[in-house]
Amino acid sequence: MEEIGKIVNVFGRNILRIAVPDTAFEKISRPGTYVIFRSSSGIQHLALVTGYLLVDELYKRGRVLEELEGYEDITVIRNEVTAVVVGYIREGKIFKGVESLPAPGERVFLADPERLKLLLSAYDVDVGTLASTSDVNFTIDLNMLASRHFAVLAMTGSGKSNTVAVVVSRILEKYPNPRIVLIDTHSEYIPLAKVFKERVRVFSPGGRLSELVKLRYGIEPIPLEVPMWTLGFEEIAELLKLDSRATKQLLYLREALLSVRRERWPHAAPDDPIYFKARQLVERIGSKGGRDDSAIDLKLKLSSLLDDPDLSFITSPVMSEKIYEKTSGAEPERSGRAYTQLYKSLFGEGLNIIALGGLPSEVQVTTVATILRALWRVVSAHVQAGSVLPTLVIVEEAHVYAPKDRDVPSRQILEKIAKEGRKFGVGLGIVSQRPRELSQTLLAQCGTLIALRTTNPEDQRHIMLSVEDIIGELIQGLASLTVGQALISGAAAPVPAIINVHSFTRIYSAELGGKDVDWSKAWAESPEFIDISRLLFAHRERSIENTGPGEARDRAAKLENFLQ
Ligand SMILES: Nc1ncnc2c1ncn2[C@@H]1O[C@H](COP(=O)(O)OP(=O)(O)OP(=O)(O)O)[C@@H](O)[C@H]1O
Repeated sequence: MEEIGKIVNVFGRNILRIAVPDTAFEKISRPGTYVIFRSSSGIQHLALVTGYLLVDELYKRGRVLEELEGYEDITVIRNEVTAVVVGYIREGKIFKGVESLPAPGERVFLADPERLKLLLSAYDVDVGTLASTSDVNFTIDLNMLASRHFAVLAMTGSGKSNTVAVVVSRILEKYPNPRIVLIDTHSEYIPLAKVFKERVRVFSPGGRLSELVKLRYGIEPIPLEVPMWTLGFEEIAELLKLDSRATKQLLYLREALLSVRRERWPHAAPDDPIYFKARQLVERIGSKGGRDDSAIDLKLKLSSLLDDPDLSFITSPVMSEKIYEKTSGAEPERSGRAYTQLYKSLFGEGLNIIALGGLPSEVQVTTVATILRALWRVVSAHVQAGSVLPTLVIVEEAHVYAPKDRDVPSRQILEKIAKEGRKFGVGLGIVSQRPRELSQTLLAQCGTLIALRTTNPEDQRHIMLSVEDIIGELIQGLASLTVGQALISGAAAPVPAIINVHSFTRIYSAELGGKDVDWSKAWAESPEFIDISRLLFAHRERSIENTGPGEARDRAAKLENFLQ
């Protein structure tokens, strides 16, 4: 191993200042360099270089040090680096923490690539290569990644989606039966279906949004249906944009909801998924005497939801209607069986992409809350029955679904998964470009952090909330990372590291949806207008009955085939 300097100070138990002669400086100047030294008890420790102190004054001090006994071999000392001890090596394996105190005066060596490969390249998911040594692959532990949750945070355009696509692809490559649900807010992960074929299912609301997916990616999505009767009270209120000040309207809504649900099952609570038709809910508003402006306003709001063809996957779903009709038995079991049949299709083996691009954010929030609540019901039922259904949920644009200062229904279920998911076998991955707007509860529950380039100090401060103490020092360095470079630390990482995340495009020869527009190329070629007329209007299909043998019927057949 190559010697690069000596420890001159130890702060606390794990922060080192290392004096480095000029000749060795360039060897440790790359971000994320590891050095090795022996601690006071002789155990080898690994430290990550976190900062450089290059001041003229040090040159003078270096000359003084030269004259001291034990430092003769350091000729000219100009540079100091700070390093954080990240782990110790025992029987060829790396363990996190400090086994015994580092001692000033100890010699420090550059960690050689062969040794790093043995320590860092043998875990489950190969996400990238060390930024300091490109021939060392950095791998992470799947169990820790999924069970302790993870966050991918960074400013826009810095490589979050690429990172998620690489992690998911590596899992699909390595494991025959993973179960991943990806909330794809901008419908940008759909190209994964081209790479992994039938192991990936893309779900998207029918009509215009499905058309767009087909047009853009050449992939026919499976119709997504989230019937209104499967929504809880708060989800419907969110859909109607009723905030907590609209007390009267909330009251009328709750009353109407209970009334339509209790018509089928007298013990129903407002959140119980007991079947009703959305139309019945409108009719029932104000039926108990409320005929004032609030009731009229609420009726109007609900009616306009029913009139919006883009929302027919909630207000007039075709297939779920059929499923309910075909389900026999008394309530509440009948609704329960229909509910399970409908939602379990979203949680099948492989990757399930819920493509929500193009929907307004309150609809996305409602849809995600309902789907995740269904997932929670399914997995907790498995646990109660003594089994588990390990499922990893990844949520893109997590600040939309779990904002810091707004109580939306998806935030409640996401926080529940973050807090209790480990016991139920539900792992959570959150992805966000606005860490400062994200629920702190959620952030604090993420055991693994993958942080890419982030320049906003407020975002950096929030990212600090989810990291181990030892890498706090590195957070400021996030501004100097390049696109695709990430700081990775926490439960799933063998040690904190700065890595170059693999490029999804390079490995799989496929482009993700959110890639940057190549302006110079586009403006050099003069792209043509495409015919957008059929995308301007949402399809007017309302239900299977009044569309005849048209598109609704095809759609129903498609979903039915899939469900069988
Ligand atoms: N590791 C990487 N290697 C090479 N190119 C990369 C890497 N990561 C990202 N890129 C490129 O950088 C661009 C932005 O990446 P990406 O879409 O993943 O960023 P993002 O942070 O998800 O952005 P947004 O917040 O806008 O969704 C893309 O064109 C992508 O191909």
